[in-house]
Formats: sequence, C-alpha cells, structure tokens
Amino acid sequence: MAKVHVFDHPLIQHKLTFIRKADTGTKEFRELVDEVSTLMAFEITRELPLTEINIQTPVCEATSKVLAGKKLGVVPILRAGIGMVEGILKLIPAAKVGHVGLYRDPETLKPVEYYVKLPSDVSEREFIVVDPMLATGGTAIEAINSLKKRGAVNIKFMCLVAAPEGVELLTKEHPDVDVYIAALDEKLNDKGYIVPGLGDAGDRLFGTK
Ligand SMILES: O=P(O)(O)OC[C@H]1O[C@H](OP(=O)(O)OP(=O)(O)O)[C@H](O)[C@@H]1O
Ligand SMILES: O=c1cc[nH]c(=O)[nH]1
Ligand SMILES: [Mg+2]
Repeated sequence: MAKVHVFDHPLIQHKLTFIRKADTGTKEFRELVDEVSTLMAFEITRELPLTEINIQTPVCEATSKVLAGKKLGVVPILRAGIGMVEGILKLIPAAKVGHVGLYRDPETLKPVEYYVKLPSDVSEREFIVVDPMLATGGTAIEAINSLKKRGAVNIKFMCLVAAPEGVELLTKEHPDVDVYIAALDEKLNDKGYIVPGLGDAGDRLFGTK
C-alpha cells in the first residue's frame, strides 16, 4: 500500500501560503516553487543509502559517510513540473532528468500525452515524478503508467498541492508509489480545480493564460 507523506515543515507551509496568494506575481511564484521544491527534496531524500569511506581530517584518519551512489531520476510532468526541477537538483545534482509531457483536456479533464524522454537505464533508477498539482489524479497516473511501460520499477510522486480525490485514485492505481505532498487541500471544484489550491500552476509559473 502506498504511503502518503504530508510535509508539515513550517518553512514549507509558510512559503506555500505566498504561492497560493492570487496577488503573487510570476517571478515570486517561480522563486517560491523553486525554494519549496528544495525543501521537499531534503525530506524526500531522507532514506538515501550511505556508505563509509576513509578520510583524513586535519586531526586524524577517520571513517565517514557518503551517499552510496544510488541512481536517481527526476521526471517533471510538462509543463508545470519544470518549475520544481532546479530546486530538487540543487540537492541531488547528479540525478538524470526525464520529461513526460501531458496536458489535461479542459473539457473532459482527461490527460493527453504529447512527449516522453527518459534516461536509457530506466529499470535501474529510482524516479521522483514531480508536478505541483495532483487534482483528479489522471495526469499523475498516466505519467507513472508511461514510466512503468518503459521499465521503471521504483517511483515516488511529489507535488505541492493535492486534492483528496487525486490522492485516493493515485494510491489505488499505483499502490507501489509513495506520495509526497506539501498540502492536502479540501476538494475539487466543478471545473476540476483544487480548492483552495493556487489556480493553474503552469500559467502562474510561465505567465500564460
Ligand atoms: O490531476 P489532474 O486532474 O490530471 O490535474 C493535474 C494536472 O493539471 C495541470 O496541468 P495542465 O493540464 O494545466 O498542463 P500544464 O502543466 O501544461 O499547464 C497540473 O500541472 C497537472 O499536470
Ligand atoms: O487546481 C488545479 C488543478 C489542475 N491543474 C492546476 O494547475 N491547478
Ligand atoms: Mg496548466
């Protein structure tokens, strides 16, 4: 069964408030999404394996811990997921970056795939699929289907704001995928937007309508 982690760290919650505010402009919105993504990456990497190496400190020889070199991949769901990539790479710069392009049809709310590019060693990597919004869940489910179809076996999903409907469907469809959320909101409205949410994440990141 998938685990659902809601990050209640005060810095994440504080920054998210300003991301949500309608009068936050594109520049500040993008910077805040970047910062929250770094903070979430700090939490999500908590269980990365370590190994010990021998080093010389100015005082003596010692054994000390370094990352064991697990192969990681970050996969933003285009477009809005792009806003989270740099923030994550600040902490795990060696991760490879794949892309899955999906948009949600505004009438049917069904996801439409238009692009996929993943690292070649898909089955050996641990992937973090990122998108600021998990609304109906259709997009995240399709993105993960796309990765699994190409051989991915180790996947986490990370988003800023989720609706309960999306979390329920995603964890039902992909029980092996743990979900990491900055805030679990109240519901979806009749247009499929998260309430209270933050509006259209892609439009707010890139200044489009
Ligand atoms: O959970 P769902 O109901 O599927 O909705 C969530 C999706 O909708 C938004 O993308 P959008 O279609 O606006 O594309 P964009 O990133 O290009 O703006 C958002 O960034 C998610 O990808
Ligand atoms: O609230 C929502 C729902 C889907 N996509 C968004 O960008 N925002
Ligand atoms: Mg959008």
